[in-house]
Amino acid sequence: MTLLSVNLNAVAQLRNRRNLPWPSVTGIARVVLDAGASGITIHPRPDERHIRRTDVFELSALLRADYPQAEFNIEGYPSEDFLDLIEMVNPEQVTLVPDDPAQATSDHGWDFLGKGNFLTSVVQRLKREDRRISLFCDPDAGPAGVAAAKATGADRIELFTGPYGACYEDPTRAEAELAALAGTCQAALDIGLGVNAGHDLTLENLPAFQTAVPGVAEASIGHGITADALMMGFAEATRRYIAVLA
Ligand SMILES: CC(=O)[C@@H](O)[C@H](O)COP(=O)(O)O
Ligand SMILES: NCC(=O)COP(=O)(O)O
Repeated sequence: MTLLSVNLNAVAQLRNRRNLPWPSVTGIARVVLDAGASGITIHPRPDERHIRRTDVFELSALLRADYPQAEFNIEGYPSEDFLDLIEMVNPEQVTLVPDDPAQATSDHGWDFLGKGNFLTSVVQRLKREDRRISLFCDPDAGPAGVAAAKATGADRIELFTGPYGACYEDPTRAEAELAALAGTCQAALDIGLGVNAGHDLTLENLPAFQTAVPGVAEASIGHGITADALMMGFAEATRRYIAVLA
């Protein structure tokens, strides 16, 4: 079974349209956790386009107080500010992504071979506390890529599923993307790395992914579940994603 971690970036982005406190990021976190989500994911970007620093601390307080079983997964580029924030908040999982501050969204994984020394130093710093470290990984990283990822000391990779999400309605391209994802996933599992997945996953494209890429521990999903929640509400959307991931 793949656990669901709901990414609240899109909720925060909707809230930021006005200088008003709704929709409430912590309020939606309560809804999805009460509906059975295993955790909350956020990606506090430097420009605070969606998740703000205040959201990070409010969500941390909510999970510690009312949802001690839930996991907090914070994603981001390991800048000094980001690492300081992680050490203050101490989430259960940190997902490191190679994003430039100006990027529109996360659109590639790490160059594990070229950035191995940098990532190793970051992972060693973050592992001083008992945190799980996950590294954003291109679908075609393959055995050499995941071996380099493991050499950093990280616990998991997160398969970047954006390319699959973009082509899942094209059977030929989707088959090739799923084959790459499955190969990298199995290569990681074979050397004792855990595997997460995320980006542009939806109710429509998840069934084929789950069949082709077994062994994924956690899927972090935000944009798609938010779109579905606008139609059916976050509680029902959460229940449906959990059912598809089961
Ligand atoms: C790492 C990843 O693929 C997403 O979790 C990322 O958080 C998306 O960022 P935006 O929500 O800013 O597009
Ligand atoms: N790591 C992926 C994530 O947290 C959410 O990505 P998306 O579903 O918003 O594309």
